[in-house]
Amino acid sequence: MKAMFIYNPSSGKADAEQFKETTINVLEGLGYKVIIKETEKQNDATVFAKEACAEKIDFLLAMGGDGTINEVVNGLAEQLHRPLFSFIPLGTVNDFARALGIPLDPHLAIEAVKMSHTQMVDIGQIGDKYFMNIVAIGEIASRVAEATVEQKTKMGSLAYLLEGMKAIISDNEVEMTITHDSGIWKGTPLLLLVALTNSVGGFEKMINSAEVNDGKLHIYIIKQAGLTSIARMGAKILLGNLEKDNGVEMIETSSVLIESKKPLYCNVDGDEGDCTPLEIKVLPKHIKMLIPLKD
Ligand SMILES: Nc1ncnc2c1ncn2[C@@H]1O[C@H](COP(=O)(O)OP(=O)(O)OP(=O)(O)O)[C@@H](O)[C@H]1O
Repeated sequence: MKAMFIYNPSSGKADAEQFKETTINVLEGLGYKVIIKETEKQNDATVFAKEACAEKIDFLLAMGGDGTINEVVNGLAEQLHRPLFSFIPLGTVNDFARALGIPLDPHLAIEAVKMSHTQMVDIGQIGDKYFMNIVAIGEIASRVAEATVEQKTKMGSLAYLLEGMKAIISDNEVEMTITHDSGIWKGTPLLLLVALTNSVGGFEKMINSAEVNDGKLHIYIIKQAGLTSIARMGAKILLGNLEKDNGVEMIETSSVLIESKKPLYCNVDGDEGDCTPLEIKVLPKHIKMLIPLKD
Protein backbone atom coordinates (compact mmCIF):
# COMPACT_ATOMS: atom_id res chain seq x y z
CA MET A 1 0.00 0.00 0.00
CA LYS A 2 1.23 3.46 -0.90
CA ALA A 3 0.55 6.74 0.91
CA MET A 4 1.50 10.27 -0.02
CA PHE A 5 2.11 12.77 2.78
CA ILE A 6 1.88 16.42 1.66
CA TYR A 7 2.81 19.07 4.21
CA ASN A 8 3.06 22.86 4.20
CA PRO A 9 5.92 23.96 6.48
CA SER A 10 4.52 27.51 6.66
CA SER A 11 0.94 26.71 7.77
CA GLY A 12 -0.40 28.08 11.04
CA LYS A 13 2.45 28.69 13.44
CA ALA A 14 4.83 26.78 11.15
CA ASP A 15 4.58 23.59 13.22
CA ALA A 16 4.77 21.00 10.45
CA GLU A 17 8.45 20.12 11.01
CA GLN A 18 7.61 19.26 14.61
CA PHE A 19 4.85 16.80 13.61
CA LYS A 20 6.32 15.45 10.39
CA GLU A 21 8.27 12.49 11.80
CA THR A 22 5.43 11.28 14.06
CA THR A 23 3.03 11.37 11.11
CA ILE A 24 5.36 9.41 8.85
CA ASN A 25 5.89 6.84 11.65
CA VAL A 26 2.13 6.39 12.04
CA LEU A 27 1.69 5.89 8.28
CA GLU A 28 4.54 3.37 8.16
CA GLY A 29 3.10 1.64 11.22
CA LEU A 30 -0.13 1.19 9.27
CA GLY A 31 1.85 -0.59 6.55
CA TYR A 32 2.14 2.22 4.01
CA LYS A 33 5.17 2.95 1.86
CA VAL A 34 5.25 6.75 2.24
CA ILE A 35 6.03 9.32 -0.44
CA ILE A 36 6.84 12.64 1.27
CA LYS A 37 6.07 15.97 -0.43
CA GLU A 38 6.89 19.36 1.08
CA THR A 39 5.16 22.39 -0.44
CA GLU A 40 7.27 25.44 -1.28
CA LYS A 41 4.76 27.75 -2.88
CA GLN A 42 1.18 28.28 -3.99
CA ASN A 43 -0.35 25.39 -5.97
CA ASP A 44 2.31 22.82 -5.04
CA ALA A 45 -0.27 20.86 -3.01
CA THR A 46 -2.58 20.75 -6.07
CA VAL A 47 0.22 19.42 -8.29
CA PHE A 48 1.19 16.78 -5.69
CA ALA A 49 -2.42 15.65 -5.22
CA LYS A 50 -2.77 15.19 -9.00
CA GLU A 51 0.43 13.09 -8.95
CA ALA A 52 -1.04 10.95 -6.15
CA CYS A 53 -4.07 10.25 -8.36
CA ALA A 54 -1.97 9.47 -11.44
CA GLU A 55 0.20 7.09 -9.43
CA LYS A 56 -2.87 5.38 -7.94
CA ILE A 57 -1.79 6.10 -4.37
CA ASP A 58 -4.05 4.43 -1.78
CA PHE A 59 -4.07 7.11 0.89
CA LEU A 60 -3.31 10.83 0.69
CA LEU A 61 -2.62 12.60 3.96
CA ALA A 62 -2.07 16.37 4.03
CA MET A 63 -0.87 18.61 6.84
CA GLY A 64 -1.62 22.33 6.74
CA GLY A 65 -4.25 25.04 7.04
CA ASP A 66 -7.51 25.44 5.13
CA GLY A 67 -5.57 26.93 2.19
CA THR A 68 -3.41 23.83 1.80
CA ILE A 69 -6.38 21.46 2.17
CA ASN A 70 -8.29 23.48 -0.43
CA GLU A 71 -5.33 23.13 -2.83
CA VAL A 72 -5.29 19.34 -2.30
CA VAL A 73 -9.05 19.12 -2.96
CA ASN A 74 -8.50 21.11 -6.18
CA GLY A 75 -5.92 18.53 -7.23
CA LEU A 76 -8.23 15.58 -6.47
CA ALA A 77 -11.53 16.93 -7.79
CA GLU A 78 -11.26 16.15 -11.50
CA GLN A 79 -9.26 12.93 -11.37
CA LEU A 80 -10.72 9.50 -12.08
CA HIS A 81 -8.79 7.71 -9.33
CA ARG A 82 -9.13 9.69 -6.13
CA PRO A 83 -7.28 8.17 -3.16
CA LEU A 84 -8.71 7.99 0.33
CA PHE A 85 -7.97 11.40 1.84
CA SER A 86 -7.44 12.89 5.29
CA PHE A 87 -5.51 15.74 6.86
CA ILE A 88 -3.87 17.07 10.00
CA PRO A 89 -5.07 20.65 10.60
CA LEU A 90 -2.30 23.19 11.26
CA GLY A 91 -3.91 26.45 10.21
CA THR A 92 -5.39 29.33 12.13
CA VAL A 93 -9.10 28.68 11.47
CA ASN A 94 -9.41 25.04 10.33
CA ASP A 95 -13.09 25.17 9.41
CA PHE A 96 -13.06 21.93 7.44
CA ALA A 97 -11.52 20.01 10.34
CA ARG A 98 -14.14 21.46 12.70
CA ALA A 99 -16.94 20.40 10.36
CA LEU A 100 -15.58 16.87 9.95
CA GLY A 101 -14.72 16.31 13.61
CA ILE A 102 -10.98 15.96 12.90
CA PRO A 103 -9.23 16.96 16.17
CA LEU A 104 -7.76 20.48 16.11
CA ASP A 105 -4.84 19.32 18.27
CA PRO A 106 -2.32 17.90 15.74
CA HIS A 107 -1.18 15.18 18.21
CA LEU A 108 -4.74 13.87 18.43
CA ALA A 109 -5.35 14.28 14.70
CA ILE A 110 -2.25 12.17 13.95
CA GLU A 111 -3.53 9.49 16.37
CA ALA A 112 -6.93 9.62 14.63
CA VAL A 113 -5.31 8.51 11.35
CA LYS A 114 -5.05 5.05 12.94
CA MET A 115 -8.86 4.79 12.89
CA SER A 116 -10.50 3.23 9.89
CA HIS A 117 -13.82 5.06 9.62
CA THR A 118 -14.44 6.46 6.13
CA GLN A 119 -17.11 8.77 4.79
CA MET A 120 -17.93 10.19 1.37
CA VAL A 121 -17.88 13.99 1.53
CA ASP A 122 -19.43 16.65 -0.76
CA ILE A 123 -17.28 19.30 -2.40
CA GLY A 124 -18.37 22.42 -4.25
CA GLN A 125 -17.43 23.67 -7.71
CA ILE A 126 -17.17 27.40 -8.41
CA GLY A 127 -16.31 28.09 -12.04
CA ASP A 128 -13.32 25.85 -12.74
CA LYS A 129 -12.22 25.66 -9.08
CA TYR A 130 -13.33 23.60 -6.12
CA PHE A 131 -14.01 24.27 -2.44
CA MET A 132 -14.94 22.20 0.57
CA ASN A 133 -16.31 24.71 3.00
CA ILE A 134 -17.69 28.08 2.02
CA VAL A 135 -17.99 30.86 -0.52
CA ALA A 136 -18.73 34.32 0.91
CA ILE A 137 -19.84 37.13 -1.38
CA GLY A 138 -20.15 40.80 -0.44
CA GLU A 139 -18.27 43.68 1.11
CA ILE A 140 -17.49 41.65 4.27
CA ALA A 141 -15.83 38.98 2.16
CA SER A 142 -13.45 41.53 0.65
CA ARG A 143 -12.63 42.94 4.06
CA VAL A 144 -11.83 39.50 5.49
CA ALA A 145 -9.34 39.00 2.70
CA GLU A 146 -7.68 42.24 3.77
CA ALA A 147 -7.09 40.94 7.32
CA THR A 148 -3.35 40.38 7.52
CA VAL A 149 -1.87 36.95 8.22
CA GLU A 150 -0.51 38.43 11.46
CA GLN A 151 -4.02 39.51 12.53
CA LYS A 152 -5.43 36.09 11.69
CA THR A 153 -2.69 34.24 13.55
CA LYS A 154 -3.06 36.44 16.62
CA MET A 155 -6.83 36.64 16.75
CA GLY A 156 -8.20 33.73 14.72
CA SER A 157 -11.95 34.14 14.28
CA LEU A 158 -11.88 37.59 15.85
CA ALA A 159 -10.03 38.97 12.82
CA TYR A 160 -13.02 37.97 10.71
CA LEU A 161 -15.47 39.65 13.05
CA LEU A 162 -13.43 42.82 13.21
CA GLU A 163 -13.16 43.16 9.44
CA GLY A 164 -16.84 42.24 9.13
CA MET A 165 -17.81 45.06 11.45
CA LYS A 166 -15.79 47.59 9.41
CA ALA A 167 -17.63 46.48 6.27
CA ILE A 168 -21.03 46.81 7.95
CA ILE A 169 -20.25 50.34 9.00
CA SER A 170 -19.20 51.24 5.43
CA ASP A 171 -22.79 50.27 4.34
CA ASN A 172 -22.48 49.47 0.61
CA GLU A 173 -25.65 48.25 -1.11
CA VAL A 174 -25.41 46.09 -4.23
CA GLU A 175 -28.43 44.43 -5.85
CA MET A 176 -28.01 40.70 -6.38
CA THR A 177 -29.97 38.05 -8.30
CA ILE A 178 -29.75 34.49 -7.02
CA THR A 179 -31.05 31.82 -9.40
CA HIS A 180 -31.45 28.50 -7.55
CA ASP A 181 -33.19 25.08 -7.98
CA SER A 182 -36.62 26.38 -7.05
CA GLY A 183 -36.70 30.01 -8.13
CA ILE A 184 -35.05 33.43 -8.25
CA TRP A 185 -34.25 35.72 -5.30
CA LYS A 186 -33.57 39.41 -5.84
CA GLY A 187 -32.44 41.93 -3.23
CA THR A 188 -29.56 43.86 -1.72
CA PRO A 189 -28.02 41.55 0.88
CA LEU A 190 -25.17 42.60 3.10
CA LEU A 191 -23.52 39.22 2.75
CA LEU A 192 -24.18 35.93 1.00
CA LEU A 193 -22.78 32.69 2.36
CA VAL A 194 -22.83 29.53 0.24
CA ALA A 195 -21.87 26.77 2.65
CA LEU A 196 -21.21 23.05 2.40
CA THR A 197 -20.47 22.52 6.09
CA ASN A 198 -21.58 23.89 9.43
CA SER A 199 -18.34 25.72 10.31
CA VAL A 200 -17.61 29.26 9.11
CA GLY A 201 -14.72 31.51 10.20
CA GLY A 202 -14.00 29.18 13.11
CA PHE A 203 -17.60 29.24 14.37
CA GLU A 204 -18.76 25.66 14.50
CA LYS A 205 -22.53 25.25 14.17
CA MET A 206 -22.85 28.59 12.37
CA ILE A 207 -24.72 26.82 9.58
CA ASN A 208 -26.59 24.38 11.77
CA SER A 209 -28.47 22.49 9.07
CA ALA A 210 -25.44 21.70 6.88
CA GLU A 211 -24.01 18.18 6.85
CA VAL A 212 -20.79 17.36 5.01
CA ASN A 213 -22.55 14.90 2.67
CA ASP A 214 -26.14 16.11 2.29
CA GLY A 215 -25.69 16.96 -1.42
CA LYS A 216 -26.78 20.55 -0.85
CA LEU A 217 -25.45 24.08 -0.95
CA HIS A 218 -26.81 26.04 2.02
CA ILE A 219 -27.22 29.66 1.00
CA TYR A 220 -27.55 32.20 3.78
CA ILE A 221 -28.69 35.65 2.76
CA ILE A 222 -27.76 38.12 5.48
CA LYS A 223 -29.97 41.12 4.76
CA GLN A 224 -29.03 44.76 5.08
CA ALA A 225 -29.55 45.65 8.71
CA GLY A 226 -28.65 48.20 11.36
CA LEU A 227 -25.94 47.65 13.92
CA THR A 228 -28.38 46.37 16.56
CA SER A 229 -29.60 43.58 14.27
CA ILE A 230 -25.99 42.72 13.44
CA ALA A 231 -25.19 42.45 17.16
CA ARG A 232 -28.23 40.18 17.58
CA MET A 233 -27.08 38.01 14.64
CA GLY A 234 -23.58 37.87 16.17
CA ALA A 235 -25.08 36.41 19.34
CA LYS A 236 -27.03 33.86 17.30
CA ILE A 237 -23.88 32.84 15.42
CA LEU A 238 -22.26 32.06 18.76
CA LEU A 239 -25.33 30.13 19.94
CA GLY A 240 -25.58 28.25 16.66
CA ASN A 241 -29.06 29.39 15.61
CA LEU A 242 -28.43 32.07 13.00
CA GLU A 243 -30.95 30.48 10.63
CA LYS A 244 -33.76 31.42 13.02
CA ASP A 245 -33.00 35.16 12.74
CA ASN A 246 -35.49 37.23 10.74
CA GLY A 247 -32.62 39.20 9.19
CA VAL A 248 -31.50 35.97 7.52
CA GLU A 249 -33.04 34.02 4.66
CA MET A 250 -31.98 30.49 3.82
CA ILE A 251 -32.08 28.62 0.51
CA GLU A 252 -31.05 25.01 -0.08
CA THR A 253 -30.10 24.10 -3.61
CA SER A 254 -27.84 21.84 -5.64
CA SER A 255 -26.62 24.66 -7.89
CA VAL A 256 -26.84 28.43 -8.02
CA LEU A 257 -26.05 31.38 -10.28
CA ILE A 258 -25.19 34.58 -8.43
CA GLU A 259 -25.27 37.84 -10.35
CA SER A 260 -24.87 41.39 -9.08
CA LYS A 261 -25.32 44.95 -10.40
CA LYS A 262 -21.62 45.65 -9.95
CA PRO A 263 -18.92 42.96 -9.79
CA LEU A 264 -18.61 41.67 -6.25
CA TYR A 265 -15.57 39.98 -4.89
CA CYS A 266 -15.91 36.49 -3.38
CA ASN A 267 -13.93 34.64 -0.76
CA VAL A 268 -13.51 30.87 -1.27
CA ASP A 269 -12.54 28.77 1.76
CA GLY A 270 -10.89 31.84 3.32
CA ASP A 271 -8.92 32.93 0.27
CA GLU A 272 -9.58 35.41 -2.51
CA GLY A 273 -11.78 34.05 -5.32
CA ASP A 274 -13.29 35.39 -8.54
CA CYS A 275 -15.86 38.16 -8.95
CA THR A 276 -19.56 37.82 -9.77
CA PRO A 277 -21.25 36.44 -11.84
CA LEU A 278 -20.56 33.10 -10.15
CA GLU A 279 -21.88 29.63 -10.93
CA ILE A 280 -21.66 27.26 -7.99
CA LYS A 281 -22.71 23.63 -7.72
CA VAL A 282 -22.30 20.73 -5.32
CA LEU A 283 -20.53 17.50 -6.29
CA PRO A 284 -22.25 15.10 -3.89
CA LYS A 285 -20.18 12.52 -2.00
CA HIS A 286 -17.21 13.21 -4.27
CA ILE A 287 -14.25 12.48 -2.00
CA LYS A 288 -13.75 9.49 0.30
CA MET A 289 -12.32 10.68 3.58
CA LEU A 290 -10.86 9.01 6.63
CA ILE A 291 -12.41 10.83 9.58
CA PRO A 292 -13.08 10.01 13.23
CA LEU A 293 -16.49 8.53 14.06
CA LYS A 294 -18.75 11.24 15.48
CA ASP A 295 -20.05 10.39 18.93
N1 LIG B 1 6.91 26.46 1.92
C1 LIG B 1 6.01 27.46 1.88
N2 LIG B 1 6.32 28.69 2.36
C2 LIG B 1 5.44 29.71 2.33
N3 LIG B 1 4.17 29.58 1.83
C3 LIG B 1 3.80 28.37 1.36
C4 LIG B 1 4.69 27.26 1.36
N4 LIG B 1 4.03 26.19 0.83
C5 LIG B 1 2.79 26.63 0.52
N5 LIG B 1 2.65 27.92 0.82
C6 LIG B 1 1.46 28.78 0.73
O1 LIG B 1 0.63 28.58 1.89
C7 LIG B 1 -0.72 28.69 1.49
C8 LIG B 1 -1.67 27.93 2.39
O2 LIG B 1 -1.47 28.24 3.75
P1 LIG B 1 -2.44 27.50 4.78
O3 LIG B 1 -3.84 27.93 4.53
O4 LIG B 1 -2.18 26.05 4.77
O5 LIG B 1 -1.96 28.03 6.16
P2 LIG B 1 -2.55 29.21 7.03
O6 LIG B 1 -2.76 30.40 6.13
O7 LIG B 1 -1.66 29.35 8.20
O8 LIG B 1 -3.96 28.61 7.52
P3 LIG B 1 -5.42 29.21 7.46
O9 LIG B 1 -5.87 29.10 6.03
O10 LIG B 1 -6.21 28.34 8.39
O11 LIG B 1 -5.30 30.64 7.92
C9 LIG B 1 -0.74 28.10 0.09
O12 LIG B 1 -1.79 28.66 -0.65
C10 LIG B 1 0.62 28.47 -0.47
O13 LIG B 1 0.51 29.66 -1.23
